[in-house]
Amino acid sequence: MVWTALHAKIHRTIRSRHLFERHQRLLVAVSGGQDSLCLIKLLSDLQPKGEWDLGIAHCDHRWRSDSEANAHHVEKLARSWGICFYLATAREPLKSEAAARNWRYQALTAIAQGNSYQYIVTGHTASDRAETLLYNLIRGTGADGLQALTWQRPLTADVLLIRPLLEITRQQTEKFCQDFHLPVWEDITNQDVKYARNRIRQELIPYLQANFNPKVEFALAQTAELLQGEVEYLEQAADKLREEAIGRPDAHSSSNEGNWTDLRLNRRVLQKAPLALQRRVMRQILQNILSEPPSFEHIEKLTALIIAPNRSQTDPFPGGAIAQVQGDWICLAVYNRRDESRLH
Ligand SMILES: Nc1ncnc2c1ncn2[C@@H]1O[C@H](COP(=O)(O)OP(=O)(O)OP(=O)(O)O)[C@@H](O)[C@H]1O
Repeated sequence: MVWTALHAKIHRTIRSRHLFERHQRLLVAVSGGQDSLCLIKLLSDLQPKGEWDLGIAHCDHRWRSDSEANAHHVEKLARSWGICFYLATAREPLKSEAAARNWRYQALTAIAQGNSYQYIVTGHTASDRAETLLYNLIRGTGADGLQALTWQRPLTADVLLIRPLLEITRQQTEKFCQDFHLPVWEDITNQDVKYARNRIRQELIPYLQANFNPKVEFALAQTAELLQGEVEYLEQAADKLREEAIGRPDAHSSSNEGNWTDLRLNRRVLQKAPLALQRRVMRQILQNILSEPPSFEHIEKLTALIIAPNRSQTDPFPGGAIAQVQGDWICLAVYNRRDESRLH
């Protein structure tokens, strides 16, 4: 086996980040593209060190004319490497990228659970991370969107998603595939600039590389990495603040104020906290009670009540909830609770 700098790097990453321990069962999601072929080659070369049980899963979204041939291609490769192969085929062709992604994660999770794999491993790279950061920056998502694509994320209580290639760029996976003559299946839709993602990849990143920073992908991926730690820290602090600020509805005010006391937040507690945490608490609250993801305006409106005059109130939020100041409290009438347990 030829040992390259990429082998050494991934070996180091897996160990230093504790991505997976020895003797685990790893289900590798292989599309047939350069990133996931690079991933499976690296993991199977490192297998004697980790003594993992490797499996390959492919998802046929049935949205390209060559998708069946693509699936056969991956299956043949898996068989030639002596690795267990699992195929999930969509019942109907999936129309949008988001629908395809949702279905894919569900299908991969089902395969993992049905075959005792604790880990699903994908070939997301530093280039994907940089693109996701730019895509979300343009949409205005704030730090949480910019840190997207984490090293690991639980998909269910017993299945973890792991992304070991987050420090490797697409140029590196391409060169690796060429060096090892790995038969990459080209996804024709990756060239289609009608998708914003592809325009970022084909046009924006090359422009930034040529005119600003040749290593812009690394720089952006590094920013995502830094933000990840900060977002984690802020979310934990916000969880704590929310617990402290939430008051239980009391029977007395309930009888006087109709249903204003479904959920109340102590303004004195919130006033002492920095704005960043106030906003996060409000976002967490809204995520649980709204019928849709809270917008920047929703969060700002609720946050403004922390220092607003008594009796100030918001317009109804989507789903009908309203918030009103009652002395030291912000009282929310919650009509469409989605997850009561998190709030009380
Ligand atoms: N059809 C597929 N079958 C199996 N795995 C896949 C398939 N498509 C993508 N993957 C896995 O997901 C990784 C990322 O692929 P890609 O960037 O195309 O997906 P994406 O839709 O952007 O994913 P995400 O939403 O997770 O960022 C691949 O390296 C591979 O591990």
